[in-house]
Amino acid sequence: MSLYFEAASVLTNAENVGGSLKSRIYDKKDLKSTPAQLFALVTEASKWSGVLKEVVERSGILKEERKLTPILALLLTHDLLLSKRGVAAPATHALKLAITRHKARLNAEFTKARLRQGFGTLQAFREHINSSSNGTEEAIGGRNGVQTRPVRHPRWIRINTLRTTLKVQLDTTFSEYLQANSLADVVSESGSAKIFYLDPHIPNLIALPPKADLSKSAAYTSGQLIFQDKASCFPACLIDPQPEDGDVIDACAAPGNKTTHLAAILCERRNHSAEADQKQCVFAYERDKRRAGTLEKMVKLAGADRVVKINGGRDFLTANPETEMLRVGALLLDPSCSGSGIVGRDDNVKIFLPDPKATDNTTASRSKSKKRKRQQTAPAAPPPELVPVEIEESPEDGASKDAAALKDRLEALSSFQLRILTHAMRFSAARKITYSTCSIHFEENEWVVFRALASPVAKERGWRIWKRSDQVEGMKKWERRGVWEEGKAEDEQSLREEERQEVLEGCIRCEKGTDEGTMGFFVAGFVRDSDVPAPTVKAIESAENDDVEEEEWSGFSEDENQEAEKKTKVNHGVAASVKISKKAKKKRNT
Ligand SMILES: C[S@@+](CC[C@H](N)C(=O)[O-])C[C@H]1O[C@@H](n2cnc3c(N)ncnc32)[C@H](O)[C@@H]1O
Repeated sequence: MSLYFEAASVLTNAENVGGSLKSRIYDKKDLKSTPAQLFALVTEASKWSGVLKEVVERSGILKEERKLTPILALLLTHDLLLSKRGVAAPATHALKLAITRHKARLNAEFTKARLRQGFGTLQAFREHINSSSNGTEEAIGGRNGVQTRPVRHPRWIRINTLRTTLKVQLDTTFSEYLQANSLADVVSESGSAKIFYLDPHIPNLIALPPKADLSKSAAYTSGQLIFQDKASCFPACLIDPQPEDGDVIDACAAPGNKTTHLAAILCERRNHSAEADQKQCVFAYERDKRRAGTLEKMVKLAGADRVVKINGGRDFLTANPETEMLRVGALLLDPSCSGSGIVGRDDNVKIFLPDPKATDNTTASRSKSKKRKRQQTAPAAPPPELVPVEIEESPEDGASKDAAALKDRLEALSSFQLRILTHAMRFSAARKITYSTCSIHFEENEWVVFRALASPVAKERGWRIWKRSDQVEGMKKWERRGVWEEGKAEDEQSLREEERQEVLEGCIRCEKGTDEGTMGFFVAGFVRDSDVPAPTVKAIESAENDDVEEEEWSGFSEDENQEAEKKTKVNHGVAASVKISKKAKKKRNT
């Protein structure tokens, strides 16, 4: 049974390991399953996940089988219905029983899904899924009769202006390509079609058909082309470093897509300004040494090493904003997050998980056939949110444990993200900050933004949201903006509606599975006026002592407190850890 737990662990990337799916599997030393078997299950189940998500939800099994988490249900259903060898476990194993006793129901839902999509035979359905897979298609799973609608994901390519220009690429690599009028024209084409779409929001970004493969082209191998999702280009585009911004920090840099994008824009702006400071550079922090190695390679390949200085193995939170980096005017923050915008966390594998809540409507209906009829004719509900799950090694109460674990994880992540953001706000010369995640969760996105704006450092230093009307043209034009989720914010009453709207309008969101062809993503910018004097860290510390928001830090686990305490010791009294160090001091004094 370890096969399914191991597959679940790999798909959710619970250990937050970098690299491709294949390398994550083949490099794993402690696997009980064979890597080939594991890789096959993970890729096949991902391919079918748009369909299986719906099958599992409509069957209602997650509500009945408390041992099944959404991801386990998906993997087991895959093997039960689609694998020649069936579920790879002894007949009496609890999880095997939990899935096989619903075989008839799952089979019936699967057949209905196939017919709804217009495939008369399983063979035809298989061919369709195989031809539209390779992670290039996103199926919008539905419930209550909403048909699964595949949305194809383009292959986004950023032209790296550190090594080439858009014109040169259009005249060489893409000289035989036709320019499409819309993204839809590109995504409907086959991988071999020579067609591209020039993106209207991000300069030097083009979209190719989903299966286009330029990985062996000279332009790619020499760093002239960079494969980068459109959404991931938003932060560098929004921060738009100018010569007068001075140095720029990329606080959480590896593998380095945003770092090289920042460097490219910085050099372009610099080349257009006669008085530009030729020493202006990007400081890239990456606390993980192994990932810092990848960052270094990416930066070199992109030709960005002349402007990027890598602080490999260094934690951004240990950078002293008062004594270091005094010329830093802009900071790009892209901290670790839940990755829920890219479920499966792999460029080539995307998985759609059943929503445990979506079973409510269907389980009740199964006991009585009359009720079932009513259920099927009920109006369609909106497509459910994709729910990333934590994997339990021995799940007892799958769905509710998942929800509780997710809540805890989001709380811890958002506290960490807030820390990174408020630390960035302390840099004396900083005037611009972008904060981004590839998460779809309000807790990691808008809520971090609202809490940061309410923090003492933001108030003292005059940080405010980067309004939509003041953003660069491409970002201003982007229609999908921040959202408010009722009931999730702790202190919602204190926010005035207009203020809230202005902040939300400043926030930018991307959703996966839409015709816009992006992954799920969030970015917000912060600015402050240059005439607001930067108070010293000491002044801020004393303001915070007057206005201690214990709850701001209450999300930390004991481990994080210890980690923060350790940091304060090497941190020369950096204000980022003020509240933690107060607690730590209290601890030391007792
Ligand atoms: C979401 S990834 C960044 C992706 C990157 N910006 C890009 O576009 O390629 C977050 C990275 O931040 C690093 N990180 C997390 N916390 C950090 C910290 N306090 N200081 C420096 N790096 C950190 C993680 O190791 C991880 O590599």
